[in-house]
Amino acid sequence: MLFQVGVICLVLFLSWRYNQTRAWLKKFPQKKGLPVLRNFFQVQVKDHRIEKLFTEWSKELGGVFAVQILNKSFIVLNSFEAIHEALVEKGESFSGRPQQSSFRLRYNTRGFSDLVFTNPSPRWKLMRKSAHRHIRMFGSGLKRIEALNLSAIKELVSEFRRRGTKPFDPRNDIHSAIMNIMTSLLVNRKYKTTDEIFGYFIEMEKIGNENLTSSGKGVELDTFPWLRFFGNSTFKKLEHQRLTRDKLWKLVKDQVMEDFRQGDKNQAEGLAHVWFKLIEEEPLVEELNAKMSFSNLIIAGTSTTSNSFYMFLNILSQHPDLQSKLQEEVDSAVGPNRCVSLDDKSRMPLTHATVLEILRYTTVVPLGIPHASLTTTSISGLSIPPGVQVLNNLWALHHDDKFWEAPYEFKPERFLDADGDVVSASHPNRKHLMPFGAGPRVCVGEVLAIGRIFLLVATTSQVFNVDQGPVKVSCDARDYGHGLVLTSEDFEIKVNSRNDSLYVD
Ligand code: HEM
Repeated sequence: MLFQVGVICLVLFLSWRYNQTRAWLKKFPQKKGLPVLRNFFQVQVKDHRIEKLFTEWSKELGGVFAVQILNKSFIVLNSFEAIHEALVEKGESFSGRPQQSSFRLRYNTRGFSDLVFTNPSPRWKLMRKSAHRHIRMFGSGLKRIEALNLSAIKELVSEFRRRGTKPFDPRNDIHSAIMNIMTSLLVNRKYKTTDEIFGYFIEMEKIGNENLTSSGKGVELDTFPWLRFFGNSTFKKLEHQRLTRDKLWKLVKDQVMEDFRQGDKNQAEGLAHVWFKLIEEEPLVEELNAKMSFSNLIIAGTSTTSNSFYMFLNILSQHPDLQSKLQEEVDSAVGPNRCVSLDDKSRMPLTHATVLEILRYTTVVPLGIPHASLTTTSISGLSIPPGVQVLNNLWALHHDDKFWEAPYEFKPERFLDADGDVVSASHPNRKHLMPFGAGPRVCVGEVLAIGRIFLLVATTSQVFNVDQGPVKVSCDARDYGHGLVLTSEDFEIKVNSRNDSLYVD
């Protein structure tokens, strides 16, 4: 009898505690769900485009709402005001990453020892600062580095030329070119696609994408981590990723150590060189942190830009007017006798505006990377305790039809003023464009990505006419598919050379 009373008291106490700790949650607008399961079934969408569902919900619930799935809950921010408040005005309070709920993420990041999924800490600051400094030099300042970018683009041009006028799917060519820009950044080397080490880079990025996908695949392992002892297929993929990462890291380390032995002080460094020195100098940074962050950068730096440019080629092949205007601009600003340079950007406003529109229209990272509150804070006046997961719906921000006219039309002109110049950074359209997030966790590769996409768009316009091939797919952003980042279905293009003398060896 005493035992039964004890159990009842315990259940009552736990449900009281549960309600107490969740009292804050009740204040947030939310969709009514089922008891216990809450919104579980409502968020199961066929195309895994959960950001589109949240954008629809925001029309009814407003710019900020809560979602509950079983005993887990998170806040979704959809409006400019709310996203700006969280990322910029209260950036420090919201600069955490959620770490409780995902076994897969914990396992994959070796206990959050990486750069992207760790919480802010002195070590994170050191790693981020060194990466940022290295990437910024890589992205804008140094001519030598621009040459590396262009040398990868040269390879892409030569692959496109090799196809003659035959239709082909450009996905793998783009992917290899972008990966080689990343290998230049990371280890100061470009590789042949047949090199063993290059195969590991490609494999690392491919399985990283599969394992980190935000769709429902593999979610069972988060709920029941013990499944890993019973041949769970998601766990096997995580194991495969770990082995690939270890093999790649060993090869990279051998190369870096060899460079150090050669001892050429003038030798330009990759980020891996920078990090190996940091390990020596800073007790806070261990080799594991460098290894995990290295694989973060391979994934974050490759799939984002390569998918943006891939989707742009599909858009370009279906917008011949825009293509003619871009060609006119590059012909007059650069001409047929030299390669495009980053310095040309200020004289090519339409190309610059096209880059901004690619970032808005495609929004390749539609929900950003999840944040978490680190302190007791608030959003839109509603209180939030520490440890709450927050999703920034960048898709909703970039496709809000109350702000953007015809948001599903590709219109670079929205970033041009009456004189045809790119609108200033303080213009509302530029302020509402946040493809890289903002605040303390803003994307480390922003400058590099913008420069790289500019060079790719300008070079394509200078050298090729791009037409649709026989395999056609929609270029409507609502039809994209979801992995770790958004991408379109496979398609083919045909290219005709406008200039045979540039970008040749
Ligand atoms: C079109 C290209 C890209 C887009 C749209 C993009 C977008 C994003 C977004 C939305 C975030 C999350 C920001 C947040 O947490 O609020 C992010 C984080 C990050 N990105 Fe990018 N990114 C791109 C290219 C790159 C490149 C080229 C690199 C590296 C060379 C890179 C490295 C990173 C890293 C390391 C983080 C995590 C920063 C942190 O947690 O402190 N990204 N990116």
